[in-house]
Amino acid sequence: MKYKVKNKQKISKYCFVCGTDNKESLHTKFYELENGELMSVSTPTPTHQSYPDRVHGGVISSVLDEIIGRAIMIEEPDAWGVTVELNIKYKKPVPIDKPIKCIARTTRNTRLLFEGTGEIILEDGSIAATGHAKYYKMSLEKLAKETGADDTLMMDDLSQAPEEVEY
Ligand SMILES: CCCCCCCCCCCCCC(=O)SCCNC(=O)CCNC(=O)[C@H](O)C(C)(C)COP(=O)(O)OP(=O)(O)OC[C@H]1O[C@@H](n2cnc3c(N)ncnc32)[C@H](O)[C@@H]1OP(=O)(O)O
Repeated sequence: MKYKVKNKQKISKYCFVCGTDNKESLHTKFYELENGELMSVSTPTPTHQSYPDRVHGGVISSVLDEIIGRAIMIEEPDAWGVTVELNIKYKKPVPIDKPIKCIARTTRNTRLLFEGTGEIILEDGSIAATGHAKYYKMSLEKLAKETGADDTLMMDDLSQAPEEVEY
């Protein structure tokens, strides 16, 4: 199916998943879709390899952690959280030389916690990994105080977003 991209999410300067100025980053972009789901596209390099030609399982879990944690921002743009649980199932190898496409959505949102699910989708449409994660809500003020984060935590993504995506 094809879905229109409604919004491009902000990105960070030094994040391992989306950081613009982290040379080991996956330079992931996040697109909010018309169907209420979030899509990400990550660009792996040989740094992210485990076995030859295969993306490391820890890298796959990082991508799923971040996209599931960001899906809440579609319905609640000011919701921030820290991961308290993450469960990943690895079903197929993810090749190192192609962009990693991932889809996620929020499945539960309470005053204290939110949780969601996500999948890594391969070029042929099959699912390479699935994730379920839970987050403890934390205000941006508290996060900034605890981690020293500044304006570089949230910056506009200046790259060109696609008008529509397919999966
Ligand atoms: C530009 C954009 C930038 C990027 C944005 C994307 C952001 C999103 C993407 C992010 C992606 C990457 C993100 C990352 O990489 S975040 C980095 C990895 N995660 C962490 O660092 C979190 C570490 N853990 C902690 O700091 C503490 O444990 C926290 C703060 C979470 C709570 O410790 P605290 O000592 O303060 O409180 P408490 O222990 O009394 O608990 C408080 C309440 O919470 C409930 N509770 C706790 N745990 C669970 C659980 N597992 N299931 C169910 N409930 C749970 C607990 O029952 C209690 O409830 P109640 O008894 O009060 O009712």
